[in-house]
Amino acid sequence: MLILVANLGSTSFKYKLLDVSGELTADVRPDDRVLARGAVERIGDAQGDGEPTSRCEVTIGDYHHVYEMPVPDHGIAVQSCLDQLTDPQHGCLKDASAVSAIGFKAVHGGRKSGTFLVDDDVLEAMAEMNAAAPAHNPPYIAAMKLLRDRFPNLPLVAAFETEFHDSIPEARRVYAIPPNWREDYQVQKWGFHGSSHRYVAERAAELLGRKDARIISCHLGGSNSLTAIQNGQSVMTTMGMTPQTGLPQNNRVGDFDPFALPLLMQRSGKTLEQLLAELASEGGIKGISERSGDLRDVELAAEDGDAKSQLALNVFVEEIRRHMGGMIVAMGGVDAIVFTAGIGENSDIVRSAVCKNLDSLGIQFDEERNQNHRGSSPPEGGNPGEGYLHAESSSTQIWVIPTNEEWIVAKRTKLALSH
Ligand SMILES: Nc1ncnc2c1ncn2[C@@H]1O[C@H](COP(=O)(O)OP(=O)(O)O)[C@@H](O)[C@H]1O
Ligand SMILES: CC(=O)OP(=O)(O)O
Ligand SMILES: [Mg+2]
Repeated sequence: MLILVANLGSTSFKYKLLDVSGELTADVRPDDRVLARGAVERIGDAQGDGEPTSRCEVTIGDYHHVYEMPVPDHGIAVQSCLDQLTDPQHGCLKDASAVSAIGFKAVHGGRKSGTFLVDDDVLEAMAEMNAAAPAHNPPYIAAMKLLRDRFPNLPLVAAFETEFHDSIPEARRVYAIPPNWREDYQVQKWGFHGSSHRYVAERAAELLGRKDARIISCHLGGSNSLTAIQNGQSVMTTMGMTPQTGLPQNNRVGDFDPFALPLLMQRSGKTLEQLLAELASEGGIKGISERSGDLRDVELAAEDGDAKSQLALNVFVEEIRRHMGGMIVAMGGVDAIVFTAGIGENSDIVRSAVCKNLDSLGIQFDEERNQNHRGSSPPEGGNPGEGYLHAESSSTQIWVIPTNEEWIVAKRTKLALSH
């Protein structure tokens, strides 16, 4: 059984074609089930001099190709993925009917939190949340409609990011808002990045050799969120009603006081819609650095002495540490801190700053391991890119675990098809 997983991130498009045949027991290695994979980076990113381009990568069996293209939108990226998979020379599919379903790492379904076959009601539920997830829902809806038109007989499945957080206790998901807002308008902390945090929960349990560990999963990428995990379940997360909240995001604001808005309207003469659009595209790391939402650009500029870029990095790290502290108290301790996604897997600068001076909490970071992590081989039985960064004497383990959202979405898609 083949499932194509489409992962439309705020800054990227990634896909994997996965074979999910048979029973997916714990000894199945997800990497052994990948038939093809591809990624397009820096979607919607118009930084730098000259014509902006995206770096693209595709691997189909032994065929590996890296190339550049003018920055596409998500629709063009999805089309090019299908063209690659069905290419007569390098492709691995005769046509799309060889695939049992396309699974989407869909973001905000509001009243639909779970995994569903995409029908008009699911598309409507997503559209209802467009204002809450402006960087995520519209491209997913467009891609789903495009694929539904092109392959009317192919099941499309939406695995919503909120589902993993359904286990968060009420006292950590209720806002202190006026009566009825929650019941009548579904205003509550939903939480996102569920596939990534669920993958981290599963993989960390394997690497730690125990299922009851208290874990803080740090998903730091285009969008950023931390999740506290206990007994494999989400018990607290930083994103709230929308994926704009919690930590500063690439170009979206993070936590912010809503009462600044009426003042901003009076002082700037802008409408609420204009201000919200700015908060969701000109804020976050991009807003503070006044340079870019891509941390690679910000780290380079900070290294060259750019004060605003250094401030963006400092705010980002302070916010991560503030939330981490809350999670450690909420769980009564932490057995493992895990870094994942584009920043978590690649930025030794952020990992080091986040873990600084925590020895008194039993969190001892090994800076040398951190510096040497890239290019080092994983511990025995580990996947590429995995490794630990804690000192041998640390009571809390610190890991880098490359996320595998596509594996979680593929498993959930298979389950949804069987119902
Ligand atoms: N080598 C690197 N060093 C620092 N940050 C990186 C590096 N590579 C990628 N990133 C960051 O990761 C982000 C992409 O993360 P990713 O999780 O792939 O994104 P998405 O949110 O689009 O799914 C980039 O925007 C950039 O900020
Ligand atoms: C919320 C979400 O899914 O974010 P991203 O893919 O941009 O990291
Ligand atoms: Mg992502």
